[in-house]
Amino acid sequence: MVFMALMILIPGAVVLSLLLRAVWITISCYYLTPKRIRRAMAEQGVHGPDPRFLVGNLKDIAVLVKKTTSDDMEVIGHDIVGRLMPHYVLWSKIYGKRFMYWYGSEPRLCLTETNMIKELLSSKYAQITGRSWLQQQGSNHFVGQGLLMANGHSWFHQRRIVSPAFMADRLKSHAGYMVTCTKTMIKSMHDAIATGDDEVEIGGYLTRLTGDIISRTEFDSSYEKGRQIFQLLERLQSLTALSSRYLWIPGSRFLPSRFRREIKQMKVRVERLLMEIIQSSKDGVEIGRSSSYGRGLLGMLLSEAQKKREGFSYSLPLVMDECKTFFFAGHETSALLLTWTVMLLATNPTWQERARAEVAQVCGDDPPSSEHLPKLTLLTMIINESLRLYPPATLLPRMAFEDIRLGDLHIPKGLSIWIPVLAIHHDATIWGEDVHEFNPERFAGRSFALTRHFLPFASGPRNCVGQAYAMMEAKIILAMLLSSFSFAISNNYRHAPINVLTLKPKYGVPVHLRPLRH
Ligand code: HEM
Repeated sequence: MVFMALMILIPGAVVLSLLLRAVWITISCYYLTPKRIRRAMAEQGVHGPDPRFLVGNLKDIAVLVKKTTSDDMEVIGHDIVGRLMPHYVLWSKIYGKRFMYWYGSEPRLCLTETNMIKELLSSKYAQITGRSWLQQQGSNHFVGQGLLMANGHSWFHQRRIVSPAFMADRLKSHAGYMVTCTKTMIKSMHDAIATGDDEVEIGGYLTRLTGDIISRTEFDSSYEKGRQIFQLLERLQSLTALSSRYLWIPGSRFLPSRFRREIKQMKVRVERLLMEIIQSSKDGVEIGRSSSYGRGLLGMLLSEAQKKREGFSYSLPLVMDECKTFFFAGHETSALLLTWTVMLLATNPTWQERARAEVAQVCGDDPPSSEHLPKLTLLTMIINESLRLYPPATLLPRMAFEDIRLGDLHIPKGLSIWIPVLAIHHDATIWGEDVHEFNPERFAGRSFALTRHFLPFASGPRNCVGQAYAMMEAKIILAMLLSSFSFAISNNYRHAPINVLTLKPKYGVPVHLRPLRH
């Protein structure tokens, strides 16, 4: 009898304690911790708009952004902060340079003071700040535990292992691939305009090109396989974004979602394609066709996966996540940089001519090589100015996993700090009265590494690992485009920048191409 009672009571007690624990965690995450953080920041004079229960200020942001982005801009001007970050403009006017807002129940501190930003991004805080739970959940099915979303100890090891793939000596060996892929794109542009219509949407061409380049240089993969992976990743990205819209609701991860099935199918398809690439690399070594897994990133990851290290090693699922991360991070941002730069040059013919003359003088009739690139100073200034006006990544997020001190502020554990890069790049007190003008001259004789107000690739140990790769690729592609065509913006261009994870031209960038030589 007693035994029977125990058999019923013990599981009941276990279920009850699990339930109580879940309730406690929910109350703590969604109410007590945010309340504690809000009080701690208010005591230091940092305030912000009142959050609503669970939704925080999400609705306020959505309403404001919807209003400012519903129409195209009337002229091709570059004063875009009010359009893309109206909530920032409003709240910084009311609450000052630092203010709090709430992404659901995640408290965020908006910080624009560049000395404090530099400290936050320095090695001092590299392992005790990172991606928040919300960010990780939002991209879990998409890039998983890859470098972009990793934190702490794991991030440190992943970064150390992949970094050599993006060092100068490796990059030099990629220049030839970049030139070959760009030649193919230029040929397809010639073919397109030979049909009689000289207008092309340049963004589409550049997205395919940067995809082609990353597939070949880092994954020894064919254009076709890379293309399929990008298409699936793009779909996965938008499905993940749709399904994570409700992550702020407690337990929403466990609720049925109409997207989950498709996400699962897409994930299986991407991983099958990645497995084929991985297997072909492994086969090369096993049948003796090749002595290593290759010089690109995939080769490094596969040889790392063979090593058994204390504390950290690359498992196959992590290699997959890393591949997805680099396929994604390595092409969309680069394509956007190029697309915005073409738009700027197509609307500034004088700078276009100056850049073309520099390319002709430095490279002559040869395709650009790694020796030419440091001499293309005007082109570098143009790229920097494009990254200032239209940084593909407009925000940098960092969550504090421990209490930290930042300048005069005490940042409590659990607070996310958001750096509004776009607003800093458009701040007249930093850049001068002509802040919204396209004026590459402002970068003349200035290494952008020296200015802490210029953050297109972030800074410090967690900056963009592909920065040198992206700059090299951008210079090669732009130099070849400039010497093959002159371009002018089409009347069909609608100036409508939008910010959906990255800063994009909503309707692409149609330009008229005039071939300069064949
Ligand atoms: C114009 C092109 C690019 C821009 C503007 C850009 C921008 C950025 C920024 C701002 C970050 C920091 C994000 C943060 O801390 O929140 C970042 C990180 C990263 N980028 Fe890029 N990126 C570009 C191209 C590339 C390329 C070509 C690759 C790879 C081939 C790449 C791979 C990565 C990775 C893996 C990270 C995460 C690094 C870490 O957390 O340690 N990016 N990028």
